[in-house]
Amino acid sequence: MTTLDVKDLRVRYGSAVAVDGVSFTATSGTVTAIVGPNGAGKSSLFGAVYGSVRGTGEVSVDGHCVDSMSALQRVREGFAYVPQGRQLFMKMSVLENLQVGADLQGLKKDAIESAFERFPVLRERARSYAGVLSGGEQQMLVLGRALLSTPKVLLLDEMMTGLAPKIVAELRALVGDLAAEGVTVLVAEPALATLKSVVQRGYVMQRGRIIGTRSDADSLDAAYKQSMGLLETTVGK
Ligand SMILES: Nc1ncnc2c1ncn2[C@@H]1O[C@H](COP(=O)(O)OP(=O)(O)OP(=O)(O)O)[C@@H](O)[C@H]1O
Repeated sequence: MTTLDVKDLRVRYGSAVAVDGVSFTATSGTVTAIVGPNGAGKSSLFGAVYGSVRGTGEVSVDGHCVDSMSALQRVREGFAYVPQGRQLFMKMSVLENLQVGADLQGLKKDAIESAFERFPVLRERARSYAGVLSGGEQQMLVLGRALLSTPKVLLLDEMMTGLAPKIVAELRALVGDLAAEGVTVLVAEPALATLKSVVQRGYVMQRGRIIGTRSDADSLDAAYKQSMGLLETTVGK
């Protein structure tokens, strides 16, 4: 059982406040969603949890504080991050992208085999440039790379954007499977639609703050729609 605790997290860019005192908890075996419109602060929040964006506050896993750790150290503590926008080396092959990921994480080359087993298409395309893969294959490569270290806490930032429905369905099933395997999965999405069936609980984020907490996907979806002015009920904590 893994518990991620985030307390009073704040991120500023100069005088602009992107994350304004966010606290939440996520546990293993569940998919926790952070939903909110563009600019709500979801990516900044995930970056600060992962350690790639500077923030203040407290991030801990099973009571073990990681605040003083770099992103690389947090990876070794069991964090993995799939950032928005598929940050791949487009002029390197699939295999090279995985090798760079394995090297950075201090993993042996045979860790790459696990990515090929999870995503057989990556083995077929091992020698292709990442830049010539389809959007879905690229996202599988990003995910395969993130999963090389068998993370305890997995942060997925808008991973469904722009993908074909068939790929969305495959990745949604994978997200559910990872949670069932015991991973603490966090997803950030502008709306819940594509992931709703695998999300167990979540938070509505707006202008850097959590404005609603729900413990099931339907009421989270309703709270999000209400916060966007799409429904008429009241959002409460
Ligand atoms: N590097 C940066 N420098 C300055 N401001 C930034 C930077 N990154 C994000 N911001 C601002 O911080 C706020 C939150 O952005 P963030 O990307 O975290 O939100 P988001 O909910 O992930 O939105 P999106 O879905 O558009 O990525 C926005 O106002 C954004 O313009």
